[in-house]
Amino acid sequence: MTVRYTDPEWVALIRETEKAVKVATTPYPVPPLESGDFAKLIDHTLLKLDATPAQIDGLCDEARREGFMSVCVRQNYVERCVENLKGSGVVVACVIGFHEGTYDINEKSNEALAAISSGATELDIVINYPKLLSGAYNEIYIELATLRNLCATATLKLILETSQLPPPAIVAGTLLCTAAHFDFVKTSTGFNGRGATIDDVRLMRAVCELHARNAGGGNEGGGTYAASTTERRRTKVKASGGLKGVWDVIKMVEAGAERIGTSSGVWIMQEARAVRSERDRVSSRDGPATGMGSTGKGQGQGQGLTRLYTDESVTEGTGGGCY
Ligand SMILES: O=C[C@H](O)COP(=O)(O)O
Repeated sequence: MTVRYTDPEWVALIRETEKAVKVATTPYPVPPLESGDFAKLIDHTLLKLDATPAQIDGLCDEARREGFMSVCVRQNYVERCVENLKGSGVVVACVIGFHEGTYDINEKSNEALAAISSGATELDIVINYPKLLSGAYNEIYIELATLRNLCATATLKLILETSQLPPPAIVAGTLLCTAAHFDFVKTSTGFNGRGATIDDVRLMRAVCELHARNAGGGNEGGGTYAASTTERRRTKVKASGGLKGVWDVIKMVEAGAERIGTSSGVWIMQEARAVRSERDRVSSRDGPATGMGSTGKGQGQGQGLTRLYTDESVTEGTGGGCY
């Protein structure tokens, strides 16, 4: 693996990016609630170490029923999920280097290859954030580019663990992620500190967009991985950790997230259906509504919505509160 930039060159690039990056002030559109596109935002996640086979089977049933994008599990359950989800259109994501991120490149590579050979098509890889904080940018880039080349057809997401990083390190991690042609940069493991925040998501999205513009659509390198298609050009943002309700999802998507990692997917869809039917009820009584779901713009978000269920009314399942 060739050195793309030296650490001082990375530092200069990161500084340039920090100066040039402009966080969006208008919200990104949110798919209508209850639409297939809304459900497809969600990686339905169960990562607790003592998850049982029965819980994992329940997770798969829920994902199939709701039409989520994926189930996100640890390596030991990948094969079971792949088998469970055959023909469902729900893919299997596996976490790598979870959750500390400090495993070396060989361990991460072996884990990644094992997950892929078990049938995972998406890998959520934890960055070595202590190394990121120490400024070992070239070393991190080499790790990411190696993983990218090794897993050329997989959807790769890089977990930054943003709760542990000041904004300049979030810029640096996002830049390294986009430079290595990862598909997503992701906020959090859900196991360390706070989860996703609006400010972090906005910043990550802005860096991804800036990098895509500067890259001009070409393959910037990154070893032998041929990331030349338009879809590969812009790294997307996955928000995760602490997203427990439909309004959390809406806020994150408006801030720029295009995927949501959550262990509360079932509850979120229940809330989405309840919000939608309340809107339909009001709209048939008072005329067309202008909020989320009719315009897809997320207007009305955060306007004093009262939760539509108490916590006690959560449907029994593997989703709520498990990780
Ligand atoms: O990537 C997903 C996170 O582990 C989920 O976190 P959560 O349990 O707070 O939703």
